[in-house]
Amino acid sequence: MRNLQDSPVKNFSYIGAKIYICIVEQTIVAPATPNGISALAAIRVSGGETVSILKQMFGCANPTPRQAVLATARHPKNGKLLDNLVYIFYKAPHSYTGEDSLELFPHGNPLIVRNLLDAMCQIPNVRIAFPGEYTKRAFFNGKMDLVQAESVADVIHSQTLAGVENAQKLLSGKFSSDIRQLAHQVKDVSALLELDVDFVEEEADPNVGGWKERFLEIRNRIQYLLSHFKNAGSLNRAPRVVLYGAPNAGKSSLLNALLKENRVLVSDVPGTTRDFIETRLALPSGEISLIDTAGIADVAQSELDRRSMEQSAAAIESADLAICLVDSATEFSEDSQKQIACARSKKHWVVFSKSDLKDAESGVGKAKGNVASAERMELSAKTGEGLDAFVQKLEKALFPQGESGEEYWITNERECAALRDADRGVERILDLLDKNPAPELLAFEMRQVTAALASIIGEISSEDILQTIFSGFCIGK
Ligand SMILES: Nc1nc2c(c(=O)[nH]1)N(C=O)[C@@H](CNc1ccc(C(=O)N[C@@H](CCC(=O)O)C(=O)O)cc1)CN2
Ligand SMILES: Nc1nc2c(ncn2[C@@H]2O[C@H](COP(=O)(O)OP(=O)(O)OP(=O)(O)O)[C@@H](O)[C@H]2O)c(=O)[nH]1
Ligand SMILES: [Mg+2]
Repeated sequence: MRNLQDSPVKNFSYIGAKIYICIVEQTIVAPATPNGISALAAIRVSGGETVSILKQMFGCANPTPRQAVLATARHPKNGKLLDNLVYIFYKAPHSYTGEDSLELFPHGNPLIVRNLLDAMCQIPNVRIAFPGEYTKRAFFNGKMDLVQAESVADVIHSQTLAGVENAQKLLSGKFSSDIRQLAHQVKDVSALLELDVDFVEEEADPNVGGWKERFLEIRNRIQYLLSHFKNAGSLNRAPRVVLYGAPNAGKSSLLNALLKENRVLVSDVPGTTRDFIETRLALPSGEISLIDTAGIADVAQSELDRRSMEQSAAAIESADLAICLVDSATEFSEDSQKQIACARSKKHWVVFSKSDLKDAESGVGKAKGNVASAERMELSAKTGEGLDAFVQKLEKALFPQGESGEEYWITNERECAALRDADRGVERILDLLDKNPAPELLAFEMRQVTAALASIIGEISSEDILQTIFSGFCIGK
């Protein structure tokens, strides 16, 4: 028999013929801030070697938990000075991961960050973390459930204010506690039923009527939650707005005016813009992706023209909102009329450009008749007239006021699919209850529903699923 210390691999111990695998979690280190120059950077450390790192690099053998300490970091092997920094030590289990943890706040030079990470990795059993590994450990150590862990990624990545606020609600456990309550309700009935299954010989008559009531209630709640599913993209992704229209309509000028910089080339030569150009515009509720396209003419003059126009059409297709710009000053062509005709849906707007040039007899006068007054917008990239109103309209259309108070959207496909499973199970139960069912059958279906609900919050989950979830995270999260 060999004991743990003698074993060549620290994580294995051999006892008799059997192999016992004792997984000693390694200590992980990672930057928690982006790789770039900043005032400060943050580095996270979590695992059993944390105190050893403090001892070897800061000479601190007995750290006080949760106290910001100013100290000098030195290389554990050669004692070389690495940085003068602030650290905070967290004692297990009172940390984000539930393990001994450490946060370092060095000067925000990527070279210093790299030196510190390299130095810590010199200590045995210390390595760089995988993406999402801190949150994965937090999940395994019971600090949060799977819904909360998944929402952490959305809190960080969401590009809209509504998306951030929703993810924060999910992180706070609102959805999780709704799911727990549902699971509880199903288990309550299951418990009664299991009694009936056990004592079926005694012919105890299950109170089927009362159960139906309960399951109708459960179904209502699940369907309400399902009706609050929103594709994560639509809530968390910056909306795509495409500017299109005839050559020379003033698309590029409008884009520059909105961005308040000369971002793209403008000229009086029709066909100035060739490739479509994607920019970011910050609105109060989040950023939008604003796309300038090549003008679309009746007929392509060249192969290049044709390709540019194809690209423009593809951009319009992918837009959350496509804005057709019509030049107020020019004759209103048949082509523009066609474009206006197809720009009637909610996702398409018609905007008259160059309002500083308009006169009653010009294009805009004639065009107006074709566009319902509520949708009519005029602006001038040159004078700025109408721009504020246009931006406000964009904000209102692209960021509708989010749910207030307790309401939240489910945005995760996995969670939604599991909830649909639960819903189908409840439907089957309701169906069975109408048909004087065998208790075993009912009990089986109830276990299915319970399992589907449990999988949402990760009480049941496979390593594969967890791997997929956490590998999508940032490093250091
Ligand atoms: N410095 C720092 N700021 C941060 C984080 C962090 O890890 N470190 N967070 C990382 O996401 C977010 C805050 N979330 C956190 C969640 C739990 C714990 C934590 O230490 N929990 C302990 C103690 C709880 C308590 O004192 O009430 C625990 O759960 O036992 C820390 C931060 C955002 N800001
Ligand atoms: N007076 C006036 N001229 C404008 C306005 N907006 C654009 N122009 C002029 O219209 C011409 C075409 O502008 P662009 O912004 O390049 O038009 P575009 O739609 O991007 O054109 P293409 O890229 O060729 O399809 C330029 O000479 C601009 O200076 C405006 O609001 N008022
Ligand atoms: Mg252009």
